[in-house]
Amino acid sequence: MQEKQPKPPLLLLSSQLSLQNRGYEVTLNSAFLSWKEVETRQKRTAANIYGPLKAAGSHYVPVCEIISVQETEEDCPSTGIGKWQKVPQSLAESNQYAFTVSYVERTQKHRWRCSEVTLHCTDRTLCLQWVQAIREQLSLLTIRPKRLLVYINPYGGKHRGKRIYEQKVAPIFSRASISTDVIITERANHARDHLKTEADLKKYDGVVCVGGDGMFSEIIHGLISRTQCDSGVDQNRADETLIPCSLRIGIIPAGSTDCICYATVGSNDPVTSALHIVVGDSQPMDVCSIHHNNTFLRYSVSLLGYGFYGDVLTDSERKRWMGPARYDISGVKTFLSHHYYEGTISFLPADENVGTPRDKLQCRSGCNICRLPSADKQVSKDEESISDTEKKGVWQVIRGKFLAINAACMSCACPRSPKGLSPAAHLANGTADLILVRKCSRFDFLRHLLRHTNKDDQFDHPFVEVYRVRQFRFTPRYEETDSELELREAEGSGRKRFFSQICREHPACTCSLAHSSWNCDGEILPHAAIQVRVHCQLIKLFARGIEEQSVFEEPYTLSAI
Ligand SMILES: CCCCCCCCCCCCC/C=C/[C@@H](O)[C@H](COP(=O)(O)O)NC(=O)CCCCC
Ligand SMILES: Nc1ncnc2c1ncn2[C@@H]1O[C@H](COP(=O)(O)OP(=O)(O)O)[C@@H](O)[C@H]1O
Ligand SMILES: [Ca+2]
Repeated sequence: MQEKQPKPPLLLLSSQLSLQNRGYEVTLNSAFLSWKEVETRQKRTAANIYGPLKAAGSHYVPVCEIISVQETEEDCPSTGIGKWQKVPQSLAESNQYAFTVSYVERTQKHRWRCSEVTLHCTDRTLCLQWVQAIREQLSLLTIRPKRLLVYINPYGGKHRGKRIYEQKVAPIFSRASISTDVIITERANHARDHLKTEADLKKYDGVVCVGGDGMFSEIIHGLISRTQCDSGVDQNRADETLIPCSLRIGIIPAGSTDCICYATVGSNDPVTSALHIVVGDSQPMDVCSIHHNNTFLRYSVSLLGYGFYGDVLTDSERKRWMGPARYDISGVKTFLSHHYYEGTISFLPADENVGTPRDKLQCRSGCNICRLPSADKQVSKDEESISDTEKKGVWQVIRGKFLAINAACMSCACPRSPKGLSPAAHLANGTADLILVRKCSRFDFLRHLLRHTNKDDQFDHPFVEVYRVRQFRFTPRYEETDSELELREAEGSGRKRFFSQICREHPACTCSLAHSSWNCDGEILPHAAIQVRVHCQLIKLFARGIEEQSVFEEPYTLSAI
């Protein structure tokens, strides 16, 4: 059978225009805007005199990465007085009509910038023809948002949310003709409550939050609860199939960790995030629901951590005045206290077709694993495609003493840990990575923590286990029922003996047993015993996942087009 060839892009307009007093062949087709310098015969050097006329300095901008186009009012310096003034009408004949195209340019480290090119024409009709043709192409991009509801947390991170929005983001939205309603929050949970009960969501194409992971968490709680409420779904039932939210969420990073932004875009740069919103990117994301005895507690998308990360958070909340540095101080303090926690974890492992936590391949833009039918949309659908083993519900149970129990629904990459807590975790495969750090010496735990900051494998330690799961439960030992405790005493498994032996025999291990709480995306959970379930692709972000490095390192070439 013959393979279908993709249709070549449709040529829409082509003219010779000028850019910085040089002639350029400018072309617009349905996929790209391009401009190539036209080399004149006079410019030919002895080296290429017998060769074909070559176009030097070619530039290609995908139409989907054009931000806006505007007719440009040309100014030029007036002679003598050193001031700038409007070009007189008499000069209009000589290339003084111009239009400016703003577009996305990729720079280092996954950052995007807004770049501009101003092209000059000899007559106004041609200039307007160009502006209209480009605008028409932009109007076909219906995935782009036109109206956004923006919430700013003025106290997140270094208290710079309002300034970041006004100086870096609002001008980009206005250039892209996006209208906004902006709410500066006045208290914690203001945004959540407004979204849940008051906001007229039909008016908007998306919601934007300016702040950190805590602020994002408010937004998803508001949106998910509203969606379930509107559809009559009871969030308190842990086995409910949740309804996905239709509005996309944009994150302008202005918090302390900003891991959700970093792990979905590749940087914590407000301009980059604003541009991903403008071009209308869409990235589905898994969400964990957390219940206690059939009572809904919270949702989580990044880190759900008991023990070490729970204690870091509890301590850091008392140091909020320090800003993002609070996590470093509390991190060191918690590390030195070296507490361990006893309990039982049971989990439902995921099939290997959704990858494993030890994979070398990471979740990137257009990830094949997240596109698999098994990771498809909502829980109802993924139940259809979950394998027999998973359907049969072969739960595994692990009892023990742990320094940390972490569940990562995504990599949790952030500036502190550029590859994240679980580097191979996926944004939208319907699973979370459950990381168990058993009781070990301070020195070993430090080695494990430091590996989050370099290229070494943080799971390659005998006291660390990692599982890809769809659901899990945790019960701290002090909440276990008598029958559970009896079972535990009776067991005395080889593994258990092995690990308690490590601690008895390790002179450096001076752990002390303690109670902890869960760190849920930076918020403290009041319960230690919890049930967690991953809901595949419950929300969507204005993001595209982290782009492969080559996409922004290699410029577009003619053959690629
Ligand atoms: C002694 C060397 C220690 C090196 C440890 C490095 C490990 C860093 C892993 C970071 C994982 C971060 C997961 C993200 C969690 C956020 O959701 C949460 C809230 O963020 P925000 O609202 O923006 O403040 N942040 C944290 O819980 C901070 C954890 C920091 C631990 C040091
Ligand atoms: N106006 C406000 N006053 C006080 N707290 C707020 C306000 N708006 C939001 N919050 C809360 O601030 C906390 C931290 O917000 P976040 O933006 O994540 O900053 P950070 O990353 O520094 O923790 C969240 O729990 C959020 O609910
Ligand atoms: Ca996931």
